[in-house]
Amino acid sequence: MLQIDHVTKTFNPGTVNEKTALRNVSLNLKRGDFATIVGSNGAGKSTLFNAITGAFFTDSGRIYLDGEDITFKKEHLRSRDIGHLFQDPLMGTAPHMTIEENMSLAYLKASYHRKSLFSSITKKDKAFFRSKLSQLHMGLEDRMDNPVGLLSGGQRQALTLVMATMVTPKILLLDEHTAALDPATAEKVLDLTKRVVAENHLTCLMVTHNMHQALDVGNRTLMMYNGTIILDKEGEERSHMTVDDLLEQFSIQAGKELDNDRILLSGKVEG
Ligand SMILES: Nc1ncnc2c1ncn2[C@@H]1O[C@H](COP(=O)(O)OP(=O)(O)OP(=O)(O)O)[C@@H](O)[C@H]1O
Repeated sequence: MLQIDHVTKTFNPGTVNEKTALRNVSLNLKRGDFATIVGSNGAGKSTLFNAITGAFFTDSGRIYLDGEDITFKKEHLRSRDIGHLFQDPLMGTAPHMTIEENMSLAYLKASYHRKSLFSSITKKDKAFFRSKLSQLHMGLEDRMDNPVGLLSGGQRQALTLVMATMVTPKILLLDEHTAALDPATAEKVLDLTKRVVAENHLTCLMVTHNMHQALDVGNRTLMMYNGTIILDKEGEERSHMTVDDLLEQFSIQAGKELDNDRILLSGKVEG
């Protein structure tokens, strides 16, 4: 579903701030793969996502999504096929617009055949939004005329997840989307994520700082360091790995201990 071939990206080339954030990265995600990504600070995890979404064009290499070469496809055109959630619950929704208006915008953006006009949203569409919200069990289906700014962080991430997936994306990118939530809410949003991914057979990449999640969620674990993917495990091999194995693999491959503020702050092995 996603094929990344030898992609390299250097920021500020030829200056003192030159930084190669992706070095000859290759990755092949099969349809329905749900891969977690862990890595050190500045390893290139967010840059990899930005290369996929088209926030910039890469310096070399090719990117294919569902067989289409999107290497030089503009960001706004790619966004129809790509769901993207961030750590900050404030991103991805417009606070002064209502839940229904936010969902309408997301729906129109993702529906190729529709004109981008609010007036084209039908009663049937609104009933569809309501049914999607009711699946969250947060009571949001009864608050569709509330501004999104009134929602809690967890409700907002759940809404963003629904908006990103109500028209099935070709790939869902989750960039530490539960990291800013309190532990109980984070768990709820993660459970919801697993359910949405499974029910819609989504192909998904999820950055996490939680080493347990990196091994338990999805079917594949990737580890990044210094702009490269240094570990890629799935199947039997992955199912037998422990957090200690993962940390050991990092130090073997990277030649140093894993340094990630959020992993360290969370005590490395939070459950
Ligand atoms: N737009 C940019 N301009 C210049 N440098 C950038 C830009 N985006 C990222 N970088 C640099 O590229 C490197 C990789 O950054 P990236 O944000 O992808 O890392 P990350 O793995 O997501 O890290 P973290 O876990 O700390 O968020 C870093 O050194 C970062 O400072």
